[in-house]
Amino acid sequence: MAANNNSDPILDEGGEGGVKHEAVGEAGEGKGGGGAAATQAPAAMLPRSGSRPQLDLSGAAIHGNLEDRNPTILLPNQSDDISHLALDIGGSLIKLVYFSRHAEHSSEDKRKLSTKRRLGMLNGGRRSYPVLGGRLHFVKFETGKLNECLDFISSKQLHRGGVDSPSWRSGAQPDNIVIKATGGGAFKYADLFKERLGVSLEKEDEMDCLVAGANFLLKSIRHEAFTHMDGQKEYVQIDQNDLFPFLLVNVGSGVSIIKVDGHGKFQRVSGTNVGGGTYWGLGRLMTKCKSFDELLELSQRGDNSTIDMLVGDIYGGLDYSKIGLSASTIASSFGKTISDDKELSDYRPEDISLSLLRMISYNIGQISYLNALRYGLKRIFFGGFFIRGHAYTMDTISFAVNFWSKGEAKAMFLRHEGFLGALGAFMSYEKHGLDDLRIHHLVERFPMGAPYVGGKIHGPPLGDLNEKASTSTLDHGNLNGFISWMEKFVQKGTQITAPVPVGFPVTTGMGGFERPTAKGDILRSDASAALNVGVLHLVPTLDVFPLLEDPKMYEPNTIDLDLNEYKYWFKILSDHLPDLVDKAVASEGGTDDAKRRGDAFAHAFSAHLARLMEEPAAYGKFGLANLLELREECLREFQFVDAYVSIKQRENEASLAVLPDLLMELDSMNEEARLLALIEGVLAANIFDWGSRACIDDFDMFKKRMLADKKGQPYKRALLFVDNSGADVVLGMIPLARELLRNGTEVVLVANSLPALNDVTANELPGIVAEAAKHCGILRKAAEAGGLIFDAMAGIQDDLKDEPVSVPLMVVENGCGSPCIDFRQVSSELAAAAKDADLLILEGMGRSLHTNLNARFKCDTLKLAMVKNQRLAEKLFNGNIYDCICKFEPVHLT
Ligand SMILES: Nc1ncnc2c1ncn2[C@@H]1O[C@H](COP(=O)(O)OP(=O)(O)OP(=O)(O)O)[C@@H](O)[C@H]1O
Ligand SMILES: CC(C)(CO)[C@@H](O)C(=O)NCCC(=O)O
Ligand SMILES: [Mn+2]
Repeated sequence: MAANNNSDPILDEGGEGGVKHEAVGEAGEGKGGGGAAATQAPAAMLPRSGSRPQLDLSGAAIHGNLEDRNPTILLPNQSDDISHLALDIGGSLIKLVYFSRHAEHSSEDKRKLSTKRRLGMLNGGRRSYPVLGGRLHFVKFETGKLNECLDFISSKQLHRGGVDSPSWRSGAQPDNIVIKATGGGAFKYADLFKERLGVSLEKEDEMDCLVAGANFLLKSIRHEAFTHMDGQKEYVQIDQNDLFPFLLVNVGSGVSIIKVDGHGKFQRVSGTNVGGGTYWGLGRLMTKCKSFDELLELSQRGDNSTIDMLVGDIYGGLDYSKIGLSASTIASSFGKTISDDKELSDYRPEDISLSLLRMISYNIGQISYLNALRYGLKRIFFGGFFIRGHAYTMDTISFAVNFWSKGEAKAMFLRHEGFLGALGAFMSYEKHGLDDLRIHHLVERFPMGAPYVGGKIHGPPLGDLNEKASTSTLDHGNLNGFISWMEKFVQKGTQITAPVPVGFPVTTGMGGFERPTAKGDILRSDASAALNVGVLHLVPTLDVFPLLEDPKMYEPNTIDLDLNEYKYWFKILSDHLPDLVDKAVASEGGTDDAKRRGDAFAHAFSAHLARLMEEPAAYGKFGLANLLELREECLREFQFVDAYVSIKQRENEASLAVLPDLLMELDSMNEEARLLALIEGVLAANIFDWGSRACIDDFDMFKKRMLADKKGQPYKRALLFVDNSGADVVLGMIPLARELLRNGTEVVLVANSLPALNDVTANELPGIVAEAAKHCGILRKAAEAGGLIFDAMAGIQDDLKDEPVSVPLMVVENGCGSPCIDFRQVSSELAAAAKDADLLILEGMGRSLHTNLNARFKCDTLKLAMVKNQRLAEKLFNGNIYDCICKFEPVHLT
């Protein structure tokens, strides 16, 4: 088991059995064994998600017994008065945006608190963050089924600030709860809300809200807007300084057309009553469809030429090229039905639906273009649920805008299309703080429906609501308890993996395009289409890594995940899934419940993979880093806290057992030989034959710089980004850290905030270092001076001042729960620790190859990895599996 412990279970798919760390392979029962496990933080202390809400720590004090290992920490400045729910009640649909946070935060993790203190991050009594971290959920209901919406709100207690709010806990009925609401229904249904939920709706202007919502999304979500032409979706990078003016077209039941000049600066310049309600209403009458989706699905199998009068019908099959109209251009929507001696029932519902859809989409595109022309605007953003992420609808609108503007104006769509108004209403709460959030504070995740409100749901059972309501996160399914939700989910798995229609039109080049090419596809169900909009995690503690040379140009992913790459990763991840499920289930004791959750996880993750295979851009611009993180998040969603926990422990123990021998060997070498041995050790140790296999070998350059250290200029502070547990960290990175410490460099070990495969976490690392320090004076001295050992063994250091203290050895978390790292979103403690750093060491494939191979930093950087993947080796360096990367990028040379 320990033999393979330098390998990463997924990033090195070619590495089975090949990568061996001899020393560990021979390790038996170890002298140091057991220590790491013993000092590890208990599972309950592990943060459950990267988006774990950040608490206001100012004035934090320990409550109760100081001897207690887990004392409660009082957070006097932590406010509870956060806004939780906002509504947009439109003519067709009710949109809810609600905020949730976890309930289990009475105490802040000790390592974090003491690290924050050391880094001077608990500045006095000042509030650290303007906004509380949490999650924004997006849900919708049909306005005609308002009761289901009211049930949903009351079951989740959203109107009382959620199940963790004080008013709920105490069972008290606060008499004047006010909820922000917009849309016509805020007026129409105010009494009903009062009656049913006892809340007052505070009305916010609909146009204000639409604009506020759109501006927020365009400002704060990286891949919110996209173009859609000829079936191709392309995300648009919006330049914040060049956003205004634009035209916002909200296609709801009716259509509002708004010229937006800035935040809160806009004018509704037009509208049209031919909108989503028209399509759905006329369509229902003419086709007897029972739902909007059914109608839309029909259109995908339609042929509108049986209904529409085309130019060719009028011109005897010819184009009217003089004015640029091809024979296939619609001359008159529904025009053919006048000449025919036919009844409605003689027409195919499919054809009717497509004719209607084309008529209305094209008309909206054209009117929008005319308004853009009126004000000289080049960009038109389309929102509203009529769009419904439907390829053909978007292509038709884009076609109209492009055709009439002769390519001058651009139609763009928004991923949160229908939620603009509800988001805007949410933003209108005074204390939401959303304005202060920046792109790097937001992480979008795509859950399949596990409970979000912090475990159990209180409140009455909801009967068959599950089948009826249409929510964007599916998460009402858990209302009857976790297990019933789970079973439903597993049943639903097949539905969710159903194919997405492509259905894009083919342009004829002259004012017309053909009907959808894809026939017979099923429209992605509303619930699964909802996978397009994730849950928005607000993480105010995230920061841009300050040592990034150019954050604007930074792209974490080394290789673009195009369809080919996807196919490759799809297979790797699918093949690995059974093994991962086994490990995950075992990590939770192999109980029936764990098995059920394992099943559900496999379903959910497969559904994600299938969805992305069909449409790689479904979740925004997605890279490998996102894909790997999605898997970890998915595990967490099904409450697998740490699938590799026991494997990691065993590997740590085995490695710690041989550490003393390794250190002794290292100490017997001269400095130059030792440095080489150390770097080799990091690069998966002894199987590695230096020289013959290195494809990037800057070792000599690094050595020169390091040995120059001796002559009076050692690195001041090095950040070591560690990767796997076991040999990798114990016999690779820790000895390297020790060498740096020996030279007088401060060392910051940077580890994952949350488990990801067998990666070591920031919670586990102090325990491991403490164990290692038992065998080494250098480590012991440094760790004791930094309080690391104290943290690991005893508990929080209470007498530390709030000023930053220079300490030789620290562990900080990176803010990630994935094998890769995106330096645009790291923990604030890493950002703080980076301030004085002049050396970065990135280790392992995830952090230095799959991501960041090409990243540039403001200080010297060493990237170390063994390429445990034949395909990647070929692709990146024309090399071979087990080639090694030792890439040194001194800052003065760049
Ligand atoms: N599941 C659905 N049920 C009904 N309509 C849907 C559904 N999904 C998409 N639609 C389309 O979305 C339209 C409603 O969009 P949206 O929710 O943005 O508008 P609204 O707020 O209800 O209307 P308005 O703003 O005009 O009052 C419907 O008229 C229909 O065309
Ligand atoms: C009336 C609203 C604003 C309600 O959302 C919307 O349905 C709409 O913009 N309708 C179009 C009305 C018009 O301008 O002709
Ligand atoms: Mn509306």
